[in-house]
Amino acid sequence: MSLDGKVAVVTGAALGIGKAMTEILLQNGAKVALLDVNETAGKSLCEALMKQYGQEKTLFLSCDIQSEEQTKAALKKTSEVFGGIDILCNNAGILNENTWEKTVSINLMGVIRSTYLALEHMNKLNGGRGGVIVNTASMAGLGPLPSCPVYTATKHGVVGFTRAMAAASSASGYGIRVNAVCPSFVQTELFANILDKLGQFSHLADATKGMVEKFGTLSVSQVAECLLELVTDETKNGEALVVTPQMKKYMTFVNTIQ
Ligand SMILES: NC(=O)C1=CN([C@@H]2O[C@H](COP(=O)(O)OP(=O)(O)OC[C@H]3O[C@@H](n4cnc5c(N)ncnc54)[C@H](O)[C@@H]3O)[C@@H](O)[C@H]2O)C=CC1
Ligand SMILES: CC/C=C\C[C@H](O)/C=C/C=C\C=C\C=C\C(=O)[C@@H](O)C/C=C\CCC(=O)O
Repeated sequence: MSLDGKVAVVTGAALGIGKAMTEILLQNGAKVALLDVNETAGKSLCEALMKQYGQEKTLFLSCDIQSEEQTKAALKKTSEVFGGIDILCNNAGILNENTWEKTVSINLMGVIRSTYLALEHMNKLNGGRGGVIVNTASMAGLGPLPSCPVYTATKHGVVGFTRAMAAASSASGYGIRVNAVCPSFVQTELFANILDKLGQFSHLADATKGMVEKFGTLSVSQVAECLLELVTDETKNGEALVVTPQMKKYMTFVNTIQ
């Protein structure tokens, strides 16, 4: 699928992985709406991108994906300004075992909310053009990160939601593919400030450091390359693309019912 003229929405676009996803989409010809709670970083990035890619290519919308009202309004605005939505990158996420309800609210409920609201614009059965949704999960969506049980639970939830939504979409004729990217550790703010966010599991910080030493760290652009693959390769639906500094591979799941 060519990205020329396609319209993308990236949540958590102001920093880190979302910023790199926004950049790769723009580089490949898409128009991108940047959604983020961080207005300062979001506006400043958007201004820089407008200078580089043109005023009409990008748009910043202040949006907390925990809010139905804000998310609905941001998607409506995107559709009005750019004329529809073809790509949704559900990327916004936090890691905080202290405020664990908020972690569930953003990482899992936020992904579900944004997906359902975006379907109203993308679903071919509602007059949309179809398209593709890519969820930023994590390797912690495939196996346990012991210092972060709630973060692990949310990312397993995102992988399960991705696979079930992909199957629901193809069985229903929505014309929308749904995939997930599952990176190991990535050099971002989320990763840098981890130690004071483990709460009652802070005694497991050394074990986490050991995992970081084992896996190494990815750059945000390595994750953005995976996004590009999942968006452009029309054979990919219901996939979880695992990426570490050493390898990139599609996860094989055992289907218990079929
Ligand atoms: N950094 C890492 O090691 C890894 C991160 N991930 C996932 O990648 C995604 C992006 O994380 P990073 O770029 O590392 O984090 P980051 O902290 O650098 O950036 C996250 C962005 O999301 C925004 N955000 C947070 N809550 C929001 C909300 N309620 N509504 C809208 N925007 C919100 C933040 O303002 C920020 O701009 C997350 O889902 C994270 O779980 C996955 C694997 C590894
Ligand atoms: C401290 C947390 C910082 C960032 C959070 C983030 O999302 C990073 C997670 C990074 C790694 C998690 C790794 C978990 C690995 C496992 O549980 C293993 O069981 C391997 C899982 C899948 C391997 C796929 C395969 O090679 O077949």
